[in-house]
Amino acid sequence: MRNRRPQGRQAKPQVLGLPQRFYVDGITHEANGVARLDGKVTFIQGALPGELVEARVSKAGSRFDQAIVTQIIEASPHRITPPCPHYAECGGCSFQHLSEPQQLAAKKHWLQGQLRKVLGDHAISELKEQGFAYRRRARIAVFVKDGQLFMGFRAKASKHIISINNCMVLTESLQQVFSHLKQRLSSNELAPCLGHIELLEDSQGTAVLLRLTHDISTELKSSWQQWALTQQVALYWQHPGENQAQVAETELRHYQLDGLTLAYHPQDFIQVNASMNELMVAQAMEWLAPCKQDVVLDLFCGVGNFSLPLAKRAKQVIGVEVQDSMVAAGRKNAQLNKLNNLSFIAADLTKPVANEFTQRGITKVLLDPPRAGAKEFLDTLIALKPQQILYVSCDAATLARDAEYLGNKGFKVLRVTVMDMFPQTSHVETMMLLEYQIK
Ligand SMILES: C[S@@+](CC[C@H](N)C(=O)[O-])C[C@H]1O[C@@H](n2cnc3c(N)ncnc32)[C@H](O)[C@@H]1O
Ligand code: SF4
Repeated sequence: MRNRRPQGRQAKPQVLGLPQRFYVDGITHEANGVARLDGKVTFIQGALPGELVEARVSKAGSRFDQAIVTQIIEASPHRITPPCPHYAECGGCSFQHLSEPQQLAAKKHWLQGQLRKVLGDHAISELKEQGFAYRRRARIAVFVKDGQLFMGFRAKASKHIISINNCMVLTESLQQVFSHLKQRLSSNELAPCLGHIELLEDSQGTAVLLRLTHDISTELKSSWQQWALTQQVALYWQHPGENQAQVAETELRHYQLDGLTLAYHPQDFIQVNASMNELMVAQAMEWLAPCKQDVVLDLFCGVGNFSLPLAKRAKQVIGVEVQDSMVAAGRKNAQLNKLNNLSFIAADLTKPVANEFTQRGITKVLLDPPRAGAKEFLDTLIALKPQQILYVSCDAATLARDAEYLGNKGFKVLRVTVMDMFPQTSHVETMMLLEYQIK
């Protein structure tokens, strides 16, 4: 079917609730179609670029409107039937109605827009893996209402939990664990005592963490231990009032990466897409190219996902992380892998840090901050005068802000990749290499 812009002007969407026709000429990273009218934008949930749709304005604002598709009049050739039966309601995914190559193309296009002030002539490359069965960890809400078990995720644009039977982005082993868990919980007295469950898979196999909202009897607990044994699933309990499950050092989890073994607590941050993580870390090593002369700072380092591979190659590496448990895991990982050129510092990088790095002759910096970015640390970073900075970002807007700031201080963009870390979802993960260039 041919996509064409309708003749004449589109009617101004002033009346909430009445379906109107829109020609869609763009898409946001959150998978909302973009239509423009008299300089005002309407974001249309469920619409794709090139489509002519009928949509109902659900929210009118002074700068933009929001609308929901009621009918697709001319469909995009890239529109596909969403594979997951829960897609229409589940808030976990937002791109399943768009073919996978186009999902990444849409994210890349959006990223280009975000980075336009710093990108110059650089093209954005892509790092891609499989589109489903990639998630090695997930948190699933559990509750019982009128005797019925609900297990699932938040609904789209709502706080309600929708019940699911399977989640296709989970690894295949976790999909099986989910199915067995749901079956057992639906006829078990444990379900009303649970807040949520966490599923995990790593090189040791699968694991389930049960977060209790109420204390339970020893008998009930043992029956679940027995279930876990027969299922060959590791089981962890987080009791009421505990911030984190109590896990003995011998029961820490492990994952393999770059020929290294990384230990972590089952609730520590780890990258959820194992195969993309391998590609990402390999590319980071290639781009930053640490060598035996380099002293590298790994900021927001978690349990050492980048720090350990860096330490294999560099003269010295210092990891910085705010969570004490992850700093401890990082130190353990350095020992476990016999990397005596790797140390960890516990510090909150949003607060002024005692400038303990300046004396160390830092040559390169890798940073992988949370969505908020790293703006509070940038002046300290600039004062360290590294030759290169590798920025891994999960939020393109804060990356653009931080890269512009660094650009004004002489750090120019050399390379950028969009990484398909979370296919089907709205998340955009980016890697950017910057280099200090003396004018
Ligand atoms: C996106 S994760 C990256 C972790 C690690 N680089 C990896 O690849 O597994 C961000 C990390 O930053 C840490 N973090 C968050 N806020 C922080 C802060 N203010 N100061 C230092 N670290 C922080 C988190 O605990 C988390 O481990
Ligand atoms: S998060 Fe899982 S259940 Fe929800 S739409 Fe995506 S694949 Fe389906």
